[in-house]
Amino acid sequence: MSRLRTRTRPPVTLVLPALLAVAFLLLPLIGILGRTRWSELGTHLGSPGVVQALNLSLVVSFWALGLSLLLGVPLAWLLARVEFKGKALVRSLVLLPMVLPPTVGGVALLLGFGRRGLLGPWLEETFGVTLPFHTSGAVVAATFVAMPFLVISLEGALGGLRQSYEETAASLGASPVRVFFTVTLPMVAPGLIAGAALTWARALGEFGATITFAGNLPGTTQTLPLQVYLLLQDEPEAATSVSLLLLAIAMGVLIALRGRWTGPPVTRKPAGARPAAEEPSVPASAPPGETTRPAPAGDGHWSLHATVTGFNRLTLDAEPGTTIAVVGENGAGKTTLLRALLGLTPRAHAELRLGDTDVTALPPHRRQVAWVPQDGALFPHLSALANTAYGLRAHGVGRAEARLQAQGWLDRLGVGHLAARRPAQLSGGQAQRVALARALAARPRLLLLDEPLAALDQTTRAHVRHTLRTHLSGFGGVCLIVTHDPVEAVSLADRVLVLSDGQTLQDAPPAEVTRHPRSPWVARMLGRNAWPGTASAQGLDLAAGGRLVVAEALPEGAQALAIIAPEAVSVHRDRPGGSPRNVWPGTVREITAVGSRLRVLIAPQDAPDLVAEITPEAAAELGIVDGAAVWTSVKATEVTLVRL
Ligand SMILES: Nc1ncnc2c1ncn2[C@@H]1O[C@H](COP(=O)(O)OP(=O)(O)OP(=O)(O)O)[C@@H](O)[C@H]1O
Repeated sequence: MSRLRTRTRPPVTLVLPALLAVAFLLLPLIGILGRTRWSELGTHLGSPGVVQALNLSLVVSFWALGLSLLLGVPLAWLLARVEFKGKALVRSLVLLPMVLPPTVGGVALLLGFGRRGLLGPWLEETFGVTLPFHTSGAVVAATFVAMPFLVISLEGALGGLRQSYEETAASLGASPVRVFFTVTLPMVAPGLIAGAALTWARALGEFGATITFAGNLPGTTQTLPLQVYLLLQDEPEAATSVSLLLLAIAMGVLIALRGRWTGPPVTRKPAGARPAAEEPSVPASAPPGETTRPAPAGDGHWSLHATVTGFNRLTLDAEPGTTIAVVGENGAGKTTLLRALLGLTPRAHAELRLGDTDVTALPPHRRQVAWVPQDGALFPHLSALANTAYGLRAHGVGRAEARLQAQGWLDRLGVGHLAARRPAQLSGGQAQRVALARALAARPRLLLLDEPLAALDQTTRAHVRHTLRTHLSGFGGVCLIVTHDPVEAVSLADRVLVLSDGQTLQDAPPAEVTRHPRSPWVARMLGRNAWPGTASAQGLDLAAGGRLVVAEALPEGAQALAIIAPEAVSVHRDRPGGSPRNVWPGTVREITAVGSRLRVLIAPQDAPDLVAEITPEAAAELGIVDGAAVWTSVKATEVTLVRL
């Protein structure tokens, strides 16, 4: 990409000043290199004064780094993760030492922590500490100017980290502190390391605030930069040598970071989004029973009772072992419902009872509600085994035992041979299985799967669907699966919950929803033609225009949905004679293959668009191509009416 970008010739008006800028930055460095007396370098750097200052600089800079980590890491987390009033002000405060002249910083420190400053007398009385003219003062000055680098770098990294990792960890039972140390920190490690290196380098080079606040006492506060300043007056060559040392350290830090400071946060590709077809989802070597070995019965059975208010307004009851497919148009509130059950959103509130336990008041990590988000959110820094053991460890299971159980779950889901792999080395289907193993291993009482198969290709999807079905049948709690796939809804679920605008539109077994969908959207999702209309003496006056002759009689004026299966739509080259009463001429708009049959979208002249399903042979015979003129007919007896 970047090579391509540089191929076009950049304009001279931009290149020239840019080159000048580089020269401007480079020249002083060349000056140091050119003026260094290389033969005397060893003597200069080995002189007792310099060694003492170097030691002091190291002590001060590492203390400053430690303090910055201790205080700056929580501050960065707070700024990145918590909404609070005055956040912009706090952020400006963090940035201030970066733009403030260091001497002004020193004056401010004096007024804050100096002997006559706000806190100075108290520090002196309580701890007997006087910061100015003491090494601790140099540490405070260095921390003041250096900590912002850590906070900003880490806050940026935290901002780039998708929250689904942390939320999934909580759903597996990890407390916020555990999540921070086992998921958040390792995942932002590059940002943290970059920030720490810059912080250290800045502390090492600190001059202005230190000399103003802590003074210039050899061995106590006289760090290397202060020494350079002194040497410049008496021994300019020695000053050049020490400058070279500081320059080399600074360059070393920057080279080690190589753009991590300025580059975007390191985000790894979500495992679930990987193309799924790259590896067979069922390992050829796996024993035949491996993927179908059912899950153990678990430690119990938990029914679900939920009353949700807020964006979602519904009540949900389910017996242990029920799988419910949650469907609905985009924005219907499917994800919000799951997040409400997890206790993760203020947009909806769930009164939730699992078995006999009311978990409403519990935080997400204590609800025993496991969540598998759409991309699986496998922790990229942990192996498949460690990912699967995560929930068990969070629940206090010992390391060896957790790994043993985790391996058992991976085996059961047919991915045991991948235990040592990192998520980035798994295909989409494998990652989904590991994510499922991880959720089930945490022994949840409610399992929430958000489009678990969306990222997979058709073949892998069939395999994983099969695995899912097998393992859900052994699960003792209720499972909610958000899906946009009708096959998934019908084949996996005992019930289909249709949401519309946050409310239940229909909650019924799949067969019932297929036969009597209560909205055009559900019908279309299930592959049916669905036309809303008003009953009249002649049939159904369609909302989109036109009339449909039907066999069923409805009271005049009743609102109903006419459902027509695509197989019930006949396609002809010429106007058909005989019994069908619903006959329309139309144009073929689109042809798609569905398994061994073809779905043909036809736009009739005086009826809404219609989908017909025919065999490829029939299509060839009828000469059906895009744009072809055809006749369509539907028998009145093939129309099912659903009262709205
Ligand atoms: N954090 C938020 N703040 C404000 N509105 C939100 C937020 N998250 C979602 N919404 C809105 O709430 C409604 C429900 O969103 P939700 O994500 O639950 O829908 P969904 O059914 O899961 O949709 P999709 O199928 O697109 O994933 C939408 O109108 C959405 O715009």
